[in-house]
Amino acid sequence: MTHILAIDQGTTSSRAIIFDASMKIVATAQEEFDQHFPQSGWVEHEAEDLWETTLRTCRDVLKKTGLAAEDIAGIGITNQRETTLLWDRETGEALHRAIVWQDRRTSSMCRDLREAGHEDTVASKTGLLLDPYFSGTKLKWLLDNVEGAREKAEAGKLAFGTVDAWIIWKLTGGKRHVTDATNASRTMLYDIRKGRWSSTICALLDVPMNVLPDVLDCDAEFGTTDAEYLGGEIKILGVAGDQQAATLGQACFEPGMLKSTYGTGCFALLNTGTEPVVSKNRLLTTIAYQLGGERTYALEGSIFIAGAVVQWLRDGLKIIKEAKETQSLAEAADDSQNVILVPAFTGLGAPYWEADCRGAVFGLTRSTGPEEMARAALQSVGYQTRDLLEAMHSDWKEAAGEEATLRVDGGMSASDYAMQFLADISGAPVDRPEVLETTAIGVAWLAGKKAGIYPGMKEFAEGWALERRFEPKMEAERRDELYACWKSAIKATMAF
Ligand SMILES: Nc1ncnc2c1ncn2[C@@H]1O[C@H](COP(=O)(O)OP(=O)(O)O)[C@@H](O)[C@H]1O
Ligand SMILES: O=P(O)(O)OC[C@H](O)CO
Repeated sequence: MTHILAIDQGTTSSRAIIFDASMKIVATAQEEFDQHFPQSGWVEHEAEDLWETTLRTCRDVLKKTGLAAEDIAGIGITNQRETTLLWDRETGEALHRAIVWQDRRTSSMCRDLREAGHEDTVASKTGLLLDPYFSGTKLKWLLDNVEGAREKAEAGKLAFGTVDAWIIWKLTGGKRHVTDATNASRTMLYDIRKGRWSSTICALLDVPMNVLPDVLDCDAEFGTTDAEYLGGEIKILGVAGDQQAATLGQACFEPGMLKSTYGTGCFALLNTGTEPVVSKNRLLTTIAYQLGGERTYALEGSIFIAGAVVQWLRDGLKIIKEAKETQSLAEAADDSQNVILVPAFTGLGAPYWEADCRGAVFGLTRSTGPEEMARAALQSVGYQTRDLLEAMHSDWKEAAGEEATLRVDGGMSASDYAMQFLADISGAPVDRPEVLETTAIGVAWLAGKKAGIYPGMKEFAEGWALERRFEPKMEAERRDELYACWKSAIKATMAF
């Protein structure tokens, strides 16, 4: 039992990664699956696709390495968060496709709840805002709209879960209906201070509490895989939502430590210690991790479009063939033009939370071309992050003090141009680690520690290694000038 299998069930693909006894990656398998958009603003995944791609990638990676179930000391699971599933406890079948975190179908439900004055209760108990992003209103939608669902739920026949719970249910052959505290904290049904499901919020949303899974620590016994799946039984010993897993993988264990992950979207989490900090700037309060029954909290800023803006250059505007071409284009952009792109393609997330606004480009001239658009796209991610950092630093200064260095990861953190601009526009160093697979390593560490083959927190944190530090080079005056332009671009976009 020398290896750990990490499952990363993400928004666009499922991955399985095997780590050896020294926490090095041995092999990876990955499979994409279909995205379904049945109506404008709706996003769904087939529940069986999530399960089958997960299972196949686990089998593939074991095959690639020649390892058997008995070589695996434990499984760690990390997942796209908030995505909502409801299934029949008897048949194990989902009643509907999974409703994905990006899905906005419950916007009017959220607006009605806000107008009825419920936002403060939701925020004080769950740390979240009344937004369709979270699972609570998605679950209510399923119970209200799938024929027979409510009756079955009242009769105790249904199980709700985020993707982690669904995968665990499947892997254990329907024996365990469990989740971890980080995933629970994204449902908008969980009292993050008391550490239990909130009967008040469940009553508000008409959710029968018998559909909810048991909530465990991130490093706990989540069950054992049914032997038929992976050629033997393997214990599931670590679970965390993907952004929390990246916080662990980046070893942000001290209050004040901050990581920002640049994938499709961008999610920044600031460790605020064992007491929750309430944001005055529309950031979320969430559980960073729960170990040995002790909760550590984070402030989170969520941006919906980060790397996706580069995909838009490739697939929408067709001005690049590969993401990395943005580097040379941005470097060749004309300095005398200040083109600003606000990528509010699916609305604006933190700290604005404007679900209905859409993107805009400012400062176009006749000589604006692919170079300036590529630069504007990369810079938009820096500007949006500065918005989050401003909000975080103001909340954190009030709560505890010192500003933190930013640790970055995710596919887009490979962009030197984007990371340098981020340091320039935020006026603070940006640290990129050697290992960018922080999400998988976060849960691999949880499982390996629980299995007794990986070190404790201190030693793990000491192993974090810097690949490159981006120091701010921009003059303060220029930084302020550019950021002021961004703020007016945001204002104009929201007014449109
Ligand atoms: N060199 C690069 N420059 C700019 N963006 C990049 C680069 N490499 C990858 N990306 C962007 O990073 C994203 C992929 O990151 P990843 O962490 O795999 O995302 P996710 O887990 O959300 O699918 C894509 O949106 C892609 O456009
Ligand atoms: O699957 P990702 O990497 O796009 O992450 C999605 C987030 O967990 C949504 O909150």
